[in-house]
Amino acid sequence: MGETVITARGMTKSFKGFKAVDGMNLTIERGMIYGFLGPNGCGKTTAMRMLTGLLTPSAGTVEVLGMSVPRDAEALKYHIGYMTQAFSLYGDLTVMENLKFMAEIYGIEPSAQKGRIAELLERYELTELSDRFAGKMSGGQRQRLALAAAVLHEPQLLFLDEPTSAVDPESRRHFWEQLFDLCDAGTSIVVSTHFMDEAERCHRIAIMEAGQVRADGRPQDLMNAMGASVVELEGPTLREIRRKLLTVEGIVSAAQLGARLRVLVSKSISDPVAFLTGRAETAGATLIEQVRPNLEDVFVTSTGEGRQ
Ligand SMILES: Nc1ncnc2c1ncn2[C@@H]1O[C@H](COP(=O)(O)OP(=O)(O)OP(=O)(O)O)[C@@H](O)[C@H]1O
Repeated sequence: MGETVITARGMTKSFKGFKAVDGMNLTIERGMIYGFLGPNGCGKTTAMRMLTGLLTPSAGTVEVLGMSVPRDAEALKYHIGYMTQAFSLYGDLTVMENLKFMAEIYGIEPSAQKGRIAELLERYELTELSDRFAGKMSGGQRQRLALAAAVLHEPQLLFLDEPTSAVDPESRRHFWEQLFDLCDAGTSIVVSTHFMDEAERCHRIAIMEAGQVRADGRPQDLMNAMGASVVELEGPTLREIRRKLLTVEGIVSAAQLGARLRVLVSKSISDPVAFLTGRAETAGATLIEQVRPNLEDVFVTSTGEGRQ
């Protein structure tokens, strides 16, 4: 195993008795992009805030870059970057003014500031926009500025809370390429998301639900180890087939994707296609075939998202 940048044991946060994060265990190695995948309200932001030292856990221990958190939070802040979910820069300052302000906060030497800011403006395609008020920029431009601000002081570890919620698919793809460039240059990254495709890009992920980690590992390993087989059906009566199948023992979930019904069948059934073929519930199906699992299937099988 490589060097560890984050270790959390039993990390918990209660708000008036409600556990927003409930006994989370995490081991994150240097040089990887680690994703928190989960729906709104599952505790991703709360977990991230504890890892950055901004929020004190109600229970458990947290170590980040060898420092005990929140005790060493002040020292830690110079080694981490944090891009919050909401845009946290100043809308009535220009791009340049925002970056200069952040450089002051991080204590970057005045002699080094100009060069570093110019480098980031160039890297994140903001040079032409340096006099633009941050409040007047598009979602994608703001996101690039927020990333530039978060890495200004060259942090070893970068936290990104749902960084691509407000940007179009092309900006999202481009953003992920930039994350891999940062990772390649030695930055470890923790990113939260509720997008499956985004989670699939991570080296490792933790699937979260109701403040707990339901599964964690490499996306491909999680798919291989899934407790269900995936079968797709075609036919004119998919809505009816779905309704009926959801009452059958051994069916984990059934969800329509375009002209196909995607059915998760428990691994306890050895031949899922034979199991679904020729039975009353699937009458009318014109095609029944087994397909490869994806991360959404893993998510459904490891959380309570199955039979809805
Ligand atoms: N300061 C607080 N006081 C009370 N409850 C809180 C507080 N902060 C978060 N919560 C609750 O804790 C739960 C987890 O919230 P959190 O923001 O961590 O989830 P999330 O997974 O980041 O969701 P989202 O994607 O919507 O940001 C939610 O039910 C939320 O309402």
